[in-house]
Amino acid sequence: MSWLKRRRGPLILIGTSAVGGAAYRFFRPADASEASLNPRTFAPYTLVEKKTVSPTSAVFTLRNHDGKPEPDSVREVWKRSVWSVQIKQPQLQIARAYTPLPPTADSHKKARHEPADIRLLIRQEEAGEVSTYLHRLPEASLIELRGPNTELELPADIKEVIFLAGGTGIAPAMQVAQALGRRTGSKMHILWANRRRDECVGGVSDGGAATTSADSRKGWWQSLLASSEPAQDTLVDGYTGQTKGAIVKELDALKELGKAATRGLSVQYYVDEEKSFIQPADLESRIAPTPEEKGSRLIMVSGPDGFIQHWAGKKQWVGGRETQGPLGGVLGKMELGDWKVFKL
Ligand SMILES: Cc1cc2nc3c(=O)[nH]c(=O)nc-3n(C[C@H](O)[C@H](O)[C@H](O)COP(=O)(O)OP(=O)(O)OC[C@H]3O[C@@H](n4cnc5c(N)ncnc54)[C@H](O)[C@@H]3O)c2cc1C
Repeated sequence: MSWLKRRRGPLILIGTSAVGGAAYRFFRPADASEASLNPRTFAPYTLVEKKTVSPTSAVFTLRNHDGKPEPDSVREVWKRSVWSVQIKQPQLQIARAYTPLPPTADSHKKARHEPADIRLLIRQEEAGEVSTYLHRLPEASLIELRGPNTELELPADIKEVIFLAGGTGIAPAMQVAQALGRRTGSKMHILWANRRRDECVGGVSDGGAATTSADSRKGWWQSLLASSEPAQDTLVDGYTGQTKGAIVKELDALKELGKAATRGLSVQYYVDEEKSFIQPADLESRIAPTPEEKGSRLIMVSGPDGFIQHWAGKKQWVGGRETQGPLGGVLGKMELGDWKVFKL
């Protein structure tokens, strides 16, 4: 999956996949007998809360409309997968994929028979069909979902993950963090890049400010431009304000969750408008070989197409399916040892 696909032409046919894997035609109506979340038909959910978390994003809490509890399939994917659901835009009969956020401490306390909640961090894309539709919906609206769809199954022997997240690409990083929170001895580093501070207010990098020398301060988006502007000299270190944004707070909670059993979760925040960008050196220090340790090590990259392309090269379409494509970009030029790269 690439996070967001830009269309090159106008919307052609209702439901035609102008956005590759993220759009689908709907031949089957929702089946009332399958009111639980399932991958075949759309199940009805009620929008119980829409909480604005930044000028462009909100966390949507959806509750199963018929009071069905979380199906076993969902309990399973939480343990070992990066997964998504699809939401239908009923007028256009198109759907897009969204990545459920891990349950909060409150929802952990829910009994097995209580109606299932799904929380989604959704960014409103400018002129985006489904995200704009969703952001305009009032609370108590009905939303149809299907899933779960597994995007990646974590290897059973996973030891360490470095997750490069751009924007809402933080949602799958949070899924991985909660899954690794159950794996004794595991370790995870999230490097989260946003264009603006208001996407991650109050986020302070573990171990100090996530910035390097002025010369190397370039964003992934600048590497896509023919003539990139020179990096400016002003450097604003990690935000030190008191208020914390909702997602920053959830990342803090995830750090606590895995504290006892794991070797920890660290988060580095990077903000383009503060001239702080993820640098290869930030990865090099974390991929230093540790030969005595057995187990898989994964670098995951998730975010807008340009972000994935910059770090790991383009994904490719083969036989109608999106595939990983060759490793390219910055990671393709680095000495990665036994680290494997996965583009989400
Ligand atoms: C597995 C997976 C998980 C995802 N999880 C999340 C998530 O948790 N949160 C999240 O916010 N997103 C997520 N996404 C992205 C999401 O699926 C949608 O792609 C996103 O919401 C945009 O969809 P849209 O219908 O609003 O925009 P679209 O209508 O698809 O438009 C996308 C962009 O293209 C531009 N565009 C549209 N038409 C044209 C045109 N004719 N010419 C030029 N440009 C055009 C739009 O302005 C917009 O910027 C995920 C994607 C995948 C594949």
